[in-house]
Amino acid sequence: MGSAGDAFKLKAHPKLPKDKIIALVVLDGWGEATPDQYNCIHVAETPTMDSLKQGAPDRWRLVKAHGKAVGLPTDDDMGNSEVGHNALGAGRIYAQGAQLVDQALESGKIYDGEGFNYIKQSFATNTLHLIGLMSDGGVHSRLDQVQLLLKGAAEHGAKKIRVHVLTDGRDVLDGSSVGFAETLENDLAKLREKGIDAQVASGGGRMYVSMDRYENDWGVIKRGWDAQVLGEAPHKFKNVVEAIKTLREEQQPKADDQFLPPFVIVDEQGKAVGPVVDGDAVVTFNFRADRMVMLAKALEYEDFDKFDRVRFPKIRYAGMLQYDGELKLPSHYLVSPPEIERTSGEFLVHNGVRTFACSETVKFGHVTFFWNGNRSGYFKEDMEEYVEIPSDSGISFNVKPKMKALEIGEKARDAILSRKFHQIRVNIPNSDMVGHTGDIEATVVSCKAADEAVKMIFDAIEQVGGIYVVTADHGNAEDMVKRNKKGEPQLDKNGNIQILTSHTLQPVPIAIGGPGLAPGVRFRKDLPGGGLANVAATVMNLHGLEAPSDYEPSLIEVVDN
Ligand SMILES: O=C(O)[C@H](O)COP(=O)(O)O
Ligand SMILES: [Mn+2]
Ligand SMILES: [Mn+2]
Repeated sequence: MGSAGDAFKLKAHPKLPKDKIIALVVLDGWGEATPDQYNCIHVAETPTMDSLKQGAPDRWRLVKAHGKAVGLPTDDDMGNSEVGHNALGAGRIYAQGAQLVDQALESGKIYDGEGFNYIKQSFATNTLHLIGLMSDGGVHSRLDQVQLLLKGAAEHGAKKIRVHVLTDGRDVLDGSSVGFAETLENDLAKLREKGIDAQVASGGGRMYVSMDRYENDWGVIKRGWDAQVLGEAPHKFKNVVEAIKTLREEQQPKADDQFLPPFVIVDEQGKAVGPVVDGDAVVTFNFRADRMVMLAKALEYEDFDKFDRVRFPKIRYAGMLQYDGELKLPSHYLVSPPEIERTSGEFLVHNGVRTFACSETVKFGHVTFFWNGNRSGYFKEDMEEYVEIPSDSGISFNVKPKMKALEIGEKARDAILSRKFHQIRVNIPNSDMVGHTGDIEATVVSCKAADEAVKMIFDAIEQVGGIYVVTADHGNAEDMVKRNKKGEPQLDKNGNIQILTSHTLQPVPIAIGGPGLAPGVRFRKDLPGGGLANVAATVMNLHGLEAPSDYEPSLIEVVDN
């Protein structure tokens, strides 16, 4: 009888040795683009990352990090951390949440599923609440899916619907939330014409209300809870468009879409139109997991001590997807998530590869939870150590653009020098987190800090005779301006350039090196279309192992010198 681990045994690589110490560095939001003044990576002093380019084509190349290469519906979809780290860790391309929800809506299967049937039981007597990110960013949610869901829910018996919106400005241009709110209002008006009592009930900016992640700041979830569930917020308006316009103009200090304060919509008597009460149904319509897990816990867990909920209504709650496969959270969901199994992390621990993973809070789950296929916890506790460095909370990261890069570098260095681990995996968040603020100067500083952290890790790898693999999960800081079809910066109606706070469609670099890298190792020339999903097999090879046959092929070959 074999043990459970036997199913994970991998063959030894015919040419590459085991037991090398490998640093696997993911620079978050670090793409490759035209070197101009809006390319913060180009503008910043980044000698370490720059020097790697000289290794091209054998030890430096580009890989795809967006669209179909990472399981998104189309090649117009920019990459993001969830799909990027899923692909990096799983070594295969899965149809991701965005696509699965599209399919379920198009076929109508979403309305036959367990999740919808569960919430439907509330429709005859109670309200259906939809909570989520209102944009067409396609990273956490998409407004066209919400529009279909509204229509479908009405057709399937929902009589009273309340939408709780979170404004974006991070995956889409700042200021675009007004247009999305108008679109939504139009749809709700059409439902009202059909006799359905449908309205927006509350709102707030995603980074200030409801969409925190990895437990960095429960205050964010509480602000959302107060507005959405209790119907209480510092700002009250008659409708959502007026709310967003007014708050954008009048809020001091100035608030953009990402940081709008919470508001509720009130009736003529000043009463909130849509608090959540016993018997109601609630759907969180984001398909992406990380920024919904905390809210899902607040909505679902009877035992909960993260903040005072004041009231804990008995509701029927479903996520658009199940957000955490290990916690089975939430227990009801409208669409089944991608079944990401047999990830590289699980294989490696069953093949003697001791693993260390580290980032700061805001990206900690990227190199653990996302890396392991949206699964929290360890595969084998005695083989793994995950270290989280607390992030600053309650600030926008342009204020502290170095973030915890050097602390991450130090932790990785110590783990490398301890020689206790074979794989030291880190995510360095700076170029992404500061890129999202749209502050070009701060983003330049952030890229420099990330480069310094990489240097610390390389120095340690040098000392232990190890190998490094450096890559990124998608682009961001390499292009900070919205461009027209010719690639020129696009101007708004006042003649100002339109700052791009979002990710990009750019490819990302991957570089290999270090004293432990066998001399004959080089990137293959026959995989020009390679993407992030090819990295897992590559890393397995460098650990001296053959990758499973269903993994996307390794990017490297070993030639006799
Ligand atoms: O959640 C976010 O911060 C953005 O929507 C996407 O950024 P990420 O994919 O890099 O986390
Ligand atoms: Mn990312
Ligand atoms: Mn990002």
